Amino acid sequence: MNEFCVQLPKVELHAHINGSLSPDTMRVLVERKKDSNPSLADFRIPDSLERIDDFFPLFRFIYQLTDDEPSVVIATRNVISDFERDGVRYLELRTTPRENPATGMTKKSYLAAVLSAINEVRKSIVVRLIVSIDRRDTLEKAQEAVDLALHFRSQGVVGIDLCGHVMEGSFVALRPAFDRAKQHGFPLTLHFGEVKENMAESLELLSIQPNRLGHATFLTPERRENIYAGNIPVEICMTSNILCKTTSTYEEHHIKDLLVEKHPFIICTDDKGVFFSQLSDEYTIAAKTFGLSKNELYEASYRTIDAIFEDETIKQNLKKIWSEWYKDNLATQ
Ligand SMILES: CNc1ncnc2c1ncn2[C@@H]1O[C@H](COP(=O)(O)O)[C@@H](O)[C@H]1O
Repeated sequence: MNEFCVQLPKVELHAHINGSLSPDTMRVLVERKKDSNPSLADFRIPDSLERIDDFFPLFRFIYQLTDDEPSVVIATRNVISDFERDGVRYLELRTTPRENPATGMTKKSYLAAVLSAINEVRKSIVVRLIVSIDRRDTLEKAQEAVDLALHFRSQGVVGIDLCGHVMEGSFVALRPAFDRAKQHGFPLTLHFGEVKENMAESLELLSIQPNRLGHATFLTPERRENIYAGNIPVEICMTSNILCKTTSTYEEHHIKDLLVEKHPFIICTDDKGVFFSQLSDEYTIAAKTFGLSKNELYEASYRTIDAIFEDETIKQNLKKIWSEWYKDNLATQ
């Protein structure tokens, strides 16, 4: 089944760049930097999640690796190649613009570096960028992120995300920036109900009419009804939820409700570098946990195309690729 899930053409819509670096990419970046920052060489990069709380120090470590533009280019390029090898045909990466006065990297040069890697010519994957706004940011910083998204729009920025530490910051304070992004026609995806404490702001989040939601783990019956009625696609990150302990078991994962309702969802990885799970692994887990057949997995993957932040032409092109793959691989079985 795992081999099938690698071959299956897939869409990835919820992948934070700095959470998606493979151990190999981390090692390449350490090699580049260890002369100027010898302590980096002392960090033992794990090849699998050996301990459940390994990913917290890992994040701090990764930010030291991607603190200058050439490293950001390498990191982004390698993340894209990882997804391409795993059978992803359309990828929306997301990242929070970051600066580092020590290396002269500005938020603008950071995004320019990310987009230069995104726009390298590739045969079998289309890549776009979502600009993330961190919940902890000030409104001024959030507006700056929207300015940058507008500046780089013609280079592949297709939407805006609300992310960051689930227990900090507030959407209400940042809302004017999201309103402005929306006025400019940017689709929005919001981390939603990732922990119980987020439920208090759920009405406010939905009132901006987001185009997709991330996680949507904790829902009151009213919010569930709103999401179903609005047909809002949900980005599902099962392993991430298990490791962050917001879901106790795969069997209990809320994707089961969406399967029953036939509500649109997109299986995603979130942070494949810190949770050590490829997109094909997430499809395999869904198949095994919920007894999905190959045809059902194909259908689930095909439906994700409708949720992308791109136009009809790209959607139709992708649907053609999927249909041809189906003819060659599943129709005869
Ligand atoms: C596990 N669930 C999650 N929930 C919320 N935000 C998350 C996240 N995982 C990652 N991020 C957000 O993405 C950043 C890393 O990528 P970028 O530097 O933006 O590329 C993290 O610092 C956090 O703000």
